[in-house]
Amino acid sequence: MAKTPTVFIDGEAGTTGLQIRERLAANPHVALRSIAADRRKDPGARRELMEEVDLVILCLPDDAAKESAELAASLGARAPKLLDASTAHRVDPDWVYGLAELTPDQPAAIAAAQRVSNPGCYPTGAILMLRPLVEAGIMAADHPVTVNAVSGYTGGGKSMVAAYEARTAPDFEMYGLGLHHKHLPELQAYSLLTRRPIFVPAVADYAQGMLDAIPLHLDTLQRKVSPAEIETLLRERYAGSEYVRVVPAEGNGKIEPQALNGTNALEIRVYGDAALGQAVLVARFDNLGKGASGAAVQNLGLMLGIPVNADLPIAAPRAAE
Ligand SMILES: NC(=O)C1=CN([C@@H]2O[C@H](COP(=O)(O)OP(=O)(O)OC[C@H]3O[C@@H](n4cnc5c(N)ncnc54)[C@H](OP(=O)(O)O)[C@@H]3O)[C@@H](O)[C@H]2O)C=CC1
Ligand SMILES: CC(=O)N[C@@H](CCC(=O)OP(=O)(O)O)C(=O)O
Repeated sequence: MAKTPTVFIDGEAGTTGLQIRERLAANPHVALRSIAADRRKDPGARRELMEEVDLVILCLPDDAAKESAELAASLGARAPKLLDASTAHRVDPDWVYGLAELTPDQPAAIAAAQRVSNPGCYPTGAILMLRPLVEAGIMAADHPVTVNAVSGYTGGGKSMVAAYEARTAPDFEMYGLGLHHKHLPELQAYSLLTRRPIFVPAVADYAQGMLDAIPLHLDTLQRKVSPAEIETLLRERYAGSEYVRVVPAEGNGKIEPQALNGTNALEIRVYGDAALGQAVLVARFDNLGKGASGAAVQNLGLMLGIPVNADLPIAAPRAAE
């Protein structure tokens, strides 16, 4: 019988690491290896464990993730496969972008890669809505795109969770208004846009769940289409996808962000009015699911060639609208 692949989650006590652990704990096809808590930041101990395992998931701040990638590289031919949840390597040409639904070829590229970078939460939804429009020639590559988004506070990791739990953070806050949010490079690159999008994220007083919204004046598109035609294009693009689905835009023009929490699912809706020539594309997903740990487990399954459950074992989706 083939040996069960071994995995080390570097940063397993963090927000993303814990959720990956929870998704993998009951999986008989993978064996998790841990480091003693008091040695978890010791480069020597991390390097030793890296040498023993088949795959390392980096759930660390960017600088620590770069350090870990260097530790792994120093092992040469004994280096494990790497899956990085941080922002550090997402537009690095030596790493494969771990968004399996990016193109029909992307799952095979992820499966064959030695180093995969897990996408940022906000770009995940936005890229999946924008790229098919650019590829189809509906949206020009230099279209002036705006992405508005809202996240639950777990998106900010342990320090933001602590601030919200201590009630010292605002109930709602827009940010990124300096226009240099760290997700912009990957959002632009993998949407195939030549013009830098404007990205306006917000965070609110709820734990998890995300919405990405892209408003469109349809007469400014390269090819004139109705909201229904955009919906059809996206539906055909993701037909057969296990996790991404295009659903009718019902709900009186309202949508809340938490309905998919605990799952690796992502829903796309096209709101619009053909007579007005306007549309708003909306993606809903769990920032800790398809936006982070669910996507990481999906990628791990591809990289190790094993069956995985990318949802939490007991997903508890909230009632929707
Ligand atoms: N939260 C989210 O929704 C998403 C997060 N990410 C990314 O994933 C990565 C982890 O984020 P998140 O889980 O939210 O962050 P957290 O702050 O919740 O967790 C980070 C973990 O890394 C540990 N750590 C920090 N420095 C080191 C080091 N030098 N060596 C070993 N361990 C270290 C921390 O230890 P300690 O407990 O001592 O602080 C902590 O346990 C980040 O790069 C983040 O940007 C990606 C997608 C979504
Ligand atoms: C609410 C909040 O602060 N969210 C984080 C993004 C979380 C995330 O996805 O971080 P990665 O880039 O590592 O993927 C932020 O905007 O910086």
